[in-house]
Amino acid sequence: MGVLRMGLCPGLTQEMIQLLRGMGIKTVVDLVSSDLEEVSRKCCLSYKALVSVRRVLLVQFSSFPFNGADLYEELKTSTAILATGIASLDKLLDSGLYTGEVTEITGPPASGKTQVCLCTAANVAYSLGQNVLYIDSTGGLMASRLLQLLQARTEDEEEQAGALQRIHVVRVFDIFQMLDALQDLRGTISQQVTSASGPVKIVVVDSVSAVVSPLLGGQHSEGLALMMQLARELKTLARELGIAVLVTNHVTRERDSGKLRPALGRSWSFVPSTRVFLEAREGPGAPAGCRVASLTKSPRQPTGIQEVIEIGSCGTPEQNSSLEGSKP
Ligand SMILES: Nc1ncnc2c1ncn2[C@@H]1O[C@H](COP(=O)(O)OP(=O)(O)OP(=O)(O)O)[C@@H](O)[C@H]1O
Repeated sequence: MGVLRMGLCPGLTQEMIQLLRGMGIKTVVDLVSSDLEEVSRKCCLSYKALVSVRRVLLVQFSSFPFNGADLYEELKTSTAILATGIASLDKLLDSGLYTGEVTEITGPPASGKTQVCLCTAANVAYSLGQNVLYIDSTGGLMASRLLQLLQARTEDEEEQAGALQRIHVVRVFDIFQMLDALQDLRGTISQQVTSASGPVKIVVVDSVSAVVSPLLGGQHSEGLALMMQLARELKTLARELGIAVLVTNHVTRERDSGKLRPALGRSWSFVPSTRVFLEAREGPGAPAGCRVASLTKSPRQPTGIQEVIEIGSCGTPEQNSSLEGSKP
């Protein structure tokens, strides 16, 4: 995004572009971060003209696009979709997890939330070669299971080790440690300090409810404030730093109807843009590892659609079946 070209902004002439290129300034980012006095001197360009071009570019490329076309262009160029590696779940999610968004997996105990997180981490680290930050607050992350998931993808031990190294695990025991881990990541990325293996592309948080729910009792207002701080942190990582965020949440039973609904209430419900509800497949003869995934919130797909996912199969695509087009 942002290669300097004619028509990009008033005052940016072809001659100016050529001279800037000669100095290695090829993109908007190069120009706005360069020393304009030096550029003006070396390229024999008017300092005033350079400053005015930079001012216009800063407005155009700020985080507040000024019209729908810019917004769409920005989305197209900055969004990446990270496949979870579970074919039927990816189908439900319209190809996978979107960077810039928070996706939530919810469901009762043993519904497979952790398995989905592990499978996603394995797939992003191995198949997509991207870095993963995995924040575990439940103790559910088992290194042996991760290895098993990687072994299902490659027999090469070096590739397995490489993928394992791309999964950075942080174990946390309360919301403060979780916030610390997220703020550390934000600090690292905004200072443009990246590890040798590249930036983190996905943050997995298993689970948010494990650290938030205990706070939503007596000291209600403090708990709520901390939950919203966590929400802000996750959304900032997603939107401003272009990361895909995957969180898990447990369920509570509605008092009147007895129906299961995601925990953490209405305030939290605005945080994830996509929500998937997992539950065991009912009925005689239903395989033990089969789960029904239902889309309960989505900015792209109709809610209510369902897919069957096989959580015991290591998420290898061919082992997942589908409930195409089915509705609850
Ligand atoms: N190594 C494994 N291989 C295959 N399936 C497994 C394995 N480990 C767990 N499972 C399956 O996953 C189920 C538990 O899933 P998981 O731990 O992901 O649930 P969860 O929704 O995260 O539960 P909780 O809310 O209690 O943390 C088990 O009942 C089992 O069917």
